Amino acid sequence: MEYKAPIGVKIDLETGVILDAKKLVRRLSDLKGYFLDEKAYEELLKDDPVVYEVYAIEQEEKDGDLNFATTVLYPGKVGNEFFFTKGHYHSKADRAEIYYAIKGRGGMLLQTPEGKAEWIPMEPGTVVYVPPYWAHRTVNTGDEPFIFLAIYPADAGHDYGSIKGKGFSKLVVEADGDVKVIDNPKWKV
Ligand SMILES: O=P(O)(O)OC[C@H]1O[C@](O)(CO)[C@@H](O)[C@@H]1O
Ligand SMILES: [Fe+2]
Repeated sequence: MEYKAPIGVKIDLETGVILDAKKLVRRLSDLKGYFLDEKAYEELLKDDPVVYEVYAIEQEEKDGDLNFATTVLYPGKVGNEFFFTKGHYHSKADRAEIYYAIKGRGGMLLQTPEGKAEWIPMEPGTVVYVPPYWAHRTVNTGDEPFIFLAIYPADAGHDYGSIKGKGFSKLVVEADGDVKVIDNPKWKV
């Protein structure tokens, strides 16, 4: 039997960076069609800001193994909608996931394929369990980077397609200085 070597790495709790991890950068231009206010999107696209960065330690896609990644989700809004991660179901839809909030303020929007949505606010120390079959997207509702750790089965995979096409049934917006979770007028089952 060949055993894999254990890994110990440090998360910089101020910046979210994991040295030697695989870094992924998602800019606003990578999120075309995701935000409701298309005019505000086109306006902000002139600067094409970084929306989030991921630092991932990933294994081969094998049953029983685990990946983990930090995400640094920057503060910002498109119109009144807060910056978010793309969001996805897992390709192996029955795979669960754990998130742990490290810095900043935000939350997670979760949704079943039928469109039943849940909003879980997150602050440093919050752990979120994403059950099998639920799509999940994180949202930065604060004014500093929202940093969190995600731990997920190595064979879970990402199914972005259904979210890209239909979005979530709820939007997380700023209204009267507050964070509000409202119905997405464009949502269709
Ligand atoms: O994959 P998305 O929806 O862009 O969100 C990024 C975050 O979610 C993960 O895909 C894990 O679910 C991580 O790679 C990262 O923490
Ligand atoms: Fe996931």
